[in-house]
Amino acid sequence: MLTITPRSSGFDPVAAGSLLSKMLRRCCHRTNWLHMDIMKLVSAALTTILMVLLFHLQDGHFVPNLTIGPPVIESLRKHTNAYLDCHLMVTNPMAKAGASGFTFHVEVAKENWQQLVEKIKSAGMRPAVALKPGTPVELVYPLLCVEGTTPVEMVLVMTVEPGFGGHKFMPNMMDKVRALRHKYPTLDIQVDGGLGPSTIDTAAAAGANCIVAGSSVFGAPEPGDVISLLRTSVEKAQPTT
Ligand SMILES: O=C(CO)[C@@H](O)[C@H](O)COP(=O)(O)O
Ligand SMILES: [Fe+2]
Repeated sequence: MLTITPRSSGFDPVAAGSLLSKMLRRCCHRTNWLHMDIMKLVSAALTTILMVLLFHLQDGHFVPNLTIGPPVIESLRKHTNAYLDCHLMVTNPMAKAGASGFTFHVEVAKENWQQLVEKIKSAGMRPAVALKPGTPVELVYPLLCVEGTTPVEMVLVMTVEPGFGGHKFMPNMMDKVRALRHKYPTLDIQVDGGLGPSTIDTAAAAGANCIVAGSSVFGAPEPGDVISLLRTSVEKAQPTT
């Protein structure tokens, strides 16, 4: 499983959706998912100017950045049936605009995660839980096994501080990946931040099977080749059954 995270093309959601669809055509035969970093949630009905205003008015939330919101998802959905994997870096998540997967942060859903997971599932999305670099991995264990069931089937281990693309991969986060893989052999373990040709083998060997890559893919002359390289590394590291 490999996801790619495209860069925002500004605040015009229709233009951004259309740009993303071009990227899809270029790369999507090599990847399964598109990873959407949603850093501030705004209503699909809001205008571009209001989005900028809201960014200033609502400053100081989970991360200090704004990239893709529901309007972009909605626009992109018109161009593709691809799995749209949404990583929500927001404190107050709400309904979707065509998202397939919904990743929330354990740091903001400590008390109410069961309710949130139910809402995500009843909205027809697949829930996943993310943790920031400073968050102990044990915090997600209760979400992965409840009376023999698996409420959440994917954990996103952030390998950079969330908020921006282009940051350096944190290899010490692999302890979390290893611990998760050891305890939950079939869990989807996603890693996000600083993944590329020079870091993929470390992540794959630790047990990550879902790779989010932004700069390394979109900064490459041949994005498809980088995707293939990342995919091959993950496939090679899979245990043989
Ligand atoms: O969630 C985040 C950052 O908050 C990531 O999805 C990054 O946007 C990935 O970008 P690169 O580190 O691959 O450039
Ligand atoms: Fe992300």
